[in-house]
Amino acid sequence: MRIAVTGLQGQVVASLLERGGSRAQIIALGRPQLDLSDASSVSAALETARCDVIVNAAAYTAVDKAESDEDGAMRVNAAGAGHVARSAAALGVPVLHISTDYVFDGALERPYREDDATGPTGAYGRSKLEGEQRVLAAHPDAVVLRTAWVYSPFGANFLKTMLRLGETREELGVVADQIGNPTSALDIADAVLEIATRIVVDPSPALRGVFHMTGQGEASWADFAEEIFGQAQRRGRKPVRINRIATADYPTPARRPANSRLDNSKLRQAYGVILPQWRDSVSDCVARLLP
Ligand SMILES: NC(=O)C1=CN([C@@H]2O[C@H](COP(=O)(O)OP(=O)(O)OC[C@H]3O[C@@H](n4cnc5c(N)ncnc54)[C@H](OP(=O)(O)O)[C@@H]3O)[C@@H](O)[C@H]2O)C=CC1
Ligand SMILES: Cc1cn([C@H]2C[C@H](O)[C@@H](COP(=O)(O)OP(=O)(O)O[C@H]3O[C@@H](C)C(=O)[C@@H](O)[C@H]3O)O2)c(=O)[nH]c1=O
Ligand SMILES: [Mg+2]
Repeated sequence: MRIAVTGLQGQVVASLLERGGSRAQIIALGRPQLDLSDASSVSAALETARCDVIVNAAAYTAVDKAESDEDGAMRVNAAGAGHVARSAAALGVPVLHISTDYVFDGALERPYREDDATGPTGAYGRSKLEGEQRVLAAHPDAVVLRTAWVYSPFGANFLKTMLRLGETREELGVVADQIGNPTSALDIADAVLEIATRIVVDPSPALRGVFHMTGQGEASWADFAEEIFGQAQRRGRKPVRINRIATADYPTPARRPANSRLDNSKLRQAYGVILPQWRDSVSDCVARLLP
């Protein structure tokens, strides 16, 4: 199976390149050859790739920067996603599009299901929601996978930020009143390979549409940080104390959802896919970064 993926250095594309193995040949397509904000570059690159499935894993992911550059985020996350889906439809190839927990406002008291009302609190979330809608409108053979709090040995992410800050700090303030599901990009890659394998042979409508896909178990950002530093200490790093602070004490340009936990039942029922427990995958990632 040939899988074309948007982006070159992103966490999910790097993970797919690592995990493709013998199951799939991964063709990563990024700038300048494929620029999501340029429709003709998207269609030309995807046509040349001659693939069986397209994964849209590239995005404008700078959540705070998007607040002052909503047009930029929209060009990539909304218009760009639409270009990918239209090209996939024209080529007759299914598309797998990655989206986010930040499409929700976070006011619900339980994990979000796929049909719960969306209501993004920031520009990034608005652009990603618009992207989902454009993908689903452009192509009936589409799977939208909402994931969250992605980390990996690759690129920039919260886990790597914590390890970097921990090199020079004895304590850190981390918000304890935002809860969600830390998710390993390598686990996302394994699941994407499984889902891609299924959709190329099985046209059932039950396998299309929106699905929530995150690491199992929940955490606040402070819990996540404590787990990272606990694992790091077991690998010889000096301890770092986490001060559990409130969102109000960590001001940022973008407002983030207080609850962004995602209920993964639909994915489990349709595909039989379940991601590992988040603490187990954090351990794998820390072990790679601190061998
Ligand atoms: N990171 C997270 O915590 C979460 C991410 N997601 C979603 O998961 C997906 C993957 O995220 P992740 O791997 O973490 O992303 P990263 O931030 O690690 O990487 C983003 C990728 O997008 C590429 N990119 C950005 N703009 C363009 C453009 N105009 N044209 C082509 N490529 C572009 C980058 O290219 P280059 O390599 O050239 O820099 C890079 O490869 C995204 O859809 C994201 O919205 C969902 C929930 C959480
Ligand atoms: C670095 C740091 C962050 N924080 C807080 C800020 C924020 O509320 C939370 C996480 O910070 P980040 O900047 O990593 O989070 P953020 O960039 O908002 O992460 C999001 O990225 C996008 C792409 C998504 O799709 C989301 O699922 C989510 O992963 O931790 C602290 O409290 N202390 C700190 O020292
Ligand atoms: Mg960030």
